Amino acid sequence: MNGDSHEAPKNEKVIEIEDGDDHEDQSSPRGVLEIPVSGSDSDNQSSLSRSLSSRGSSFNDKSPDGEVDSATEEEGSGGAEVVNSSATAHGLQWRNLVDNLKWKSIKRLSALPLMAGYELSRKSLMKRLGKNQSIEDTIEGGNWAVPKPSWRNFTLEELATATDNFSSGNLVGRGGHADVYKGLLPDGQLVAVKRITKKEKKDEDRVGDFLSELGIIAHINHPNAARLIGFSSDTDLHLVLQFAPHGSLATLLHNSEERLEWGLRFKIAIGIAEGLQYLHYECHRRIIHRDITASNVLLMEDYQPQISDFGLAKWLPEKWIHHIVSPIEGTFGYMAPEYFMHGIVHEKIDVFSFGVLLLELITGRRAVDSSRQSLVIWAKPLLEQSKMKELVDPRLEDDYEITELKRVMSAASSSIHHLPNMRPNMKRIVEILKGERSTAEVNQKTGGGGGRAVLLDACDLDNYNSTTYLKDLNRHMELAME
Ligand SMILES: Nc1ncnc2c1ncn2[C@@H]1O[C@H](COP(=O)(O)OP(=O)(O)OP(=O)(O)O)[C@@H](O)[C@H]1O
Repeated sequence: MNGDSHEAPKNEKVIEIEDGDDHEDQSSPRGVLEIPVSGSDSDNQSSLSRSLSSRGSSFNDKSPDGEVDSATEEEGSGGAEVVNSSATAHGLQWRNLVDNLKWKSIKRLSALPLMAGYELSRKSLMKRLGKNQSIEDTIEGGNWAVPKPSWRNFTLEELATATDNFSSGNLVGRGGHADVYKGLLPDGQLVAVKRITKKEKKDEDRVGDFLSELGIIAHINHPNAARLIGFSSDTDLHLVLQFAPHGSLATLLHNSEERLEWGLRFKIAIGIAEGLQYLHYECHRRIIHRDITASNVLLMEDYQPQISDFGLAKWLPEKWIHHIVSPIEGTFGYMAPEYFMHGIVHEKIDVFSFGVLLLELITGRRAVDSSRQSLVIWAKPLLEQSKMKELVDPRLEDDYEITELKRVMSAASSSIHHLPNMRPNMKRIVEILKGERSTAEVNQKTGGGGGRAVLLDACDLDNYNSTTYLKDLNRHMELAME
């Protein structure tokens, strides 16, 4: 998150949820779940009570935030019977870390389902291991196995040596919650050392947030998502990540003299789409990033993009259609309407933010410019009228591939639809971007976007049109900017 992040009060509302299709295009059984939202911080409150009562059994927690709906408890091969054995073999690192962080101060337990979600039957684990990995890269325990963690616990001294005592010359980035330093490990590996600051937060909240980010990032394994090398909880909290030599997309696109060529923009669009598809569909438990922005896209060697900053990310158990959070945190200009108005967290809020990111790649404009103009509000009518020349970044002149540009415009246009159910899911977006399916085909097949359907309620849906949405967006912008 950046300086333009925004917090809004929670909407007190009963949300009805309809279960649409999940992994495939066919409809799934429908169900209605009512989630009364109280004025309290549901996100933190319930996890607080869980954390205080479940120290010994935390590895069994199924929900990232300790919010377990009993209806969501049945999980396939990663079931409860394997959890204890897994915790013994694989949980030691976590235990040490958690002990280090002083248990009683931990409010949110988002990191802990990692182990519960990670152990797999040997067969499914082998399927998941990469080409260059074998069973030697796993820890086994009879009918279960877990991949050996590739990350390690650093001492503060090691990190100080790597970063030349956290010298200002090695400071490569500063976010709202962290300072990031470039570091060099003794084996010659370049790393980014992210020192969590969050000065405004209490220690226990900072630790909880750190565990949450660590738990998620340690779980993911994809070329288009940040890779964890290690962590340190000595005195300060640090994440050690793969270093991104080209910095963030925001810097390259908005703060650089250099023109970002169309070919690279297209490559970045596909990479991030594949990274999100992985988070939403290929992780053992789906992850909603909640803060997809140009600042949170890092560029590795060959400009391979990586989704970074999992500080706001949420795990959603398979059977939860969505989750409601408060406070609503995110980056202004990228937030989907159902998120900024109701605090609803589900895959389609990442799809919306990704649509804004695509608009940035097309136009070279920021999500919110210096005159507080929202890119979505500016671009929507131009997209609807296919005004390509007016949309495209003037710095590109005519140097772009027209077929690719059309695909990116089409994906952007459907991703920023004001109704979540009309946005394609990330699998479909990857197909649209690669030219394997047109938006029309996606709409025809799924009657909209595909994926789980979320209805605010029938009345909202009937009355909610693009104009109302743009008005809401404007009002939201004004409030946030004030
Ligand atoms: N792995 C990395 N390699 C190189 N630079 C990085 C890396 N990670 C972060 N940075 C730089 O540091 C900046 C801040 O990092 P990051 O966004 O993770 O911090 P944050 O405080 O969590 O951000 P936010 O304000 O979004 O919460 C990034 O925008 C980027 O410029």
